[in-house]
Amino acid sequence: MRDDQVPICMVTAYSYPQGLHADLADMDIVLVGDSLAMVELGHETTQYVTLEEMLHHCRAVARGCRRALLVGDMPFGSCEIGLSEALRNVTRMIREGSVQAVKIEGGKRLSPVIDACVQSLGVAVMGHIGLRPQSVSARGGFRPYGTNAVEAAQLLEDALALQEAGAFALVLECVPERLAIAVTTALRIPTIGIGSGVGTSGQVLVYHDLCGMMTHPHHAKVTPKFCRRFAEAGAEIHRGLVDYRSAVKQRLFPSAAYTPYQLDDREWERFGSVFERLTGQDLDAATKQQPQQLPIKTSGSVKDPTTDDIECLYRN
Ligand SMILES: Nc1nc(=O)c2c([nH]1)NC[C@@H]1CN(c3ccc(C(=O)N[C@@H](CCC(=O)O)C(=O)O)cc3)CN21
Ligand SMILES: CC(C)C(=O)C(=O)O
Ligand SMILES: [Mg+2]
Repeated sequence: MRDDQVPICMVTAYSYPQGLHADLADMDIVLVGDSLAMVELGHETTQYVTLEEMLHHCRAVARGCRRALLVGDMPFGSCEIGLSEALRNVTRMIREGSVQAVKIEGGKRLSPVIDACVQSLGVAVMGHIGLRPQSVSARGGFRPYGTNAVEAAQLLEDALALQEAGAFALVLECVPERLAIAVTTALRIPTIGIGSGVGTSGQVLVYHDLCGMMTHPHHAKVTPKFCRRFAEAGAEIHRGLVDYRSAVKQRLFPSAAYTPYQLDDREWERFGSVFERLTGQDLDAATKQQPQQLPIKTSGSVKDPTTDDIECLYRN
């Protein structure tokens, strides 16, 4: 990528509000990543998310994402079993997931699939090489890729094959910076880096990582060290929930400003006669105490009103 070119900016999203936020922030590309499995569904790896789940979340993101290019990740196993199965699954992502392009993880072995998607279906495909989270089992962890000459050569070979197969862009995940630059230079299509330095044609980060939503110690081993936090949304959400709980426990919420609905005196009086008949209590006497002094009821002894009780109000 040349110095006078402006990098592509991509972010993941998994829900309607996240799609909307990404779009309003003027992202070039929004990716419904299979990282969904880890950051939204709580799985250990991305291998556990299904095509059905991806479709469900893609549709939600699509409702919020009006301008950015929307790309959907093909999940583990959806493109590897056979060409016809891959084409069927890609078709479903476009038709039922409402995405405009798909991303397929894999090296040059997958070039026939990418070629068929682009040539037969006419679907735009983004490739994804380097660290491939769907191959975590074979690699024995989320290991960076291309840290020796053999892997570096393999990466370049994969990149060129995927470009030949018709991929419109390539994600380079966890690749040493100088290798990412070399691969970018060798290609006609843009590269989008994650954990691969500043020399790629663009960058991508996981929404939760950049917004600071993966800060609990529980998340430590799945939040890579290349993820800069551009916000502290997790801390802010925690603060809000703690404050809400405390306001409820102290009866500071809801105050009058958040208690908008009225029952006027005339209707109240008519209700009073039903109340007395059903409970044997005088309505004003029963409710004149301050709410703070009302006993906290744990089991209901009051009868539910019947349809007749409610209808009688409107016959009076
Ligand atoms: N929240 C989140 N952010 C991501 O960027 C992300 C996911 N989840 N899930 C899917 C993949 C997995 N990713 C990861 C996860 C961990 C490392 C990481 O910490 N790697 C260590 C080596 C770990 C090992 O050797 O086992 C490193 O030093 O790079 C890198 C990328 C990137 N992707
Ligand atoms: C990190 C990006 C490239 C991804 O594939 C995902 O979020 O699933
Ligand atoms: Mg992915």
